Amino acid sequence: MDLKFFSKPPLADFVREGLRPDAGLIFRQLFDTSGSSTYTYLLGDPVSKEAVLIDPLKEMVDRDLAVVNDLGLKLKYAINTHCHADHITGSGDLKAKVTGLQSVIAESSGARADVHIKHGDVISFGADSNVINLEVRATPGHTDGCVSYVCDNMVFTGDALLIRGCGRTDFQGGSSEKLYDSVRTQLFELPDETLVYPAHDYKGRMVSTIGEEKELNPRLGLKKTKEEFVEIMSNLNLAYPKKIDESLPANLKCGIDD
Ligand SMILES: N[C@@H](CCC(=O)N[C@@H](CSS)C(=O)NCC(=O)O)C(=O)O
Repeated sequence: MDLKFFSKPPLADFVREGLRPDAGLIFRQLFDTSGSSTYTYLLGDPVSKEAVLIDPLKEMVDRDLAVVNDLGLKLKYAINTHCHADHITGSGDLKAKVTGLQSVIAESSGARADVHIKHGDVISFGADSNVINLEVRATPGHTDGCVSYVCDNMVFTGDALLIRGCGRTDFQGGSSEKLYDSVRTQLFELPDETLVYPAHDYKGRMVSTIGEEKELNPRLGLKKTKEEFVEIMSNLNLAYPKKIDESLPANLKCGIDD
């Protein structure tokens, strides 16, 4: 059996050895089956019950809040990896429904939010005895305002790095050259066993690792040069996302139609 891609169990609640041996992290991966194939991630601290959602969708806010309530969690942040073009963010509706919740997005996205983050910032939540940190890494290329969030042995890559793929670069200030550099310098520098949680998967896959993507990603794995990547991306010929015209303006305003 080839064990090179074996890593710690990715799902369920797990205790991170050495960091918080008596606590851990509540983790849920939620999938939008209504068309966008988007993953929303719920991360929570079992001690204080503070929690965050990464990339919530407007249509799925009630689903997300049901999970949050079932688990007795209190949402602190609705965090976006970027200004999405294929669906409307749930940040605005969550703010309306959850007192004190703050929306988060990169300053470079140009979108409205309560908290604007940039490369090197750290978003923290949880109890003093169990602080959970999300380190912000700028990963532009799919859009200029894309960031990824590193949390222990996981990275939430948005549309920068997908499983065996990557985000398209043909609109919203996209740049194949920038995306190649982002993935190579910000994501492929993480340990090989780091779990990759993307914002989408269109083939039913849920998680990958940095080591797998370095070896097996057909667009920008280590075997591909930047020139080859740029050529691949310029020949994708993808149709525009069906909801782009409503999503982009709404997401610039935190998903609120005012
Ligand atoms: N069919 C979908 C849009 C599919 C799409 O373009 N996905 C984007 C991410 S959302 S902007 C993408 O980057 N895809 C890369 C790829 O290789 O598929 C719709 O109509 O919404």
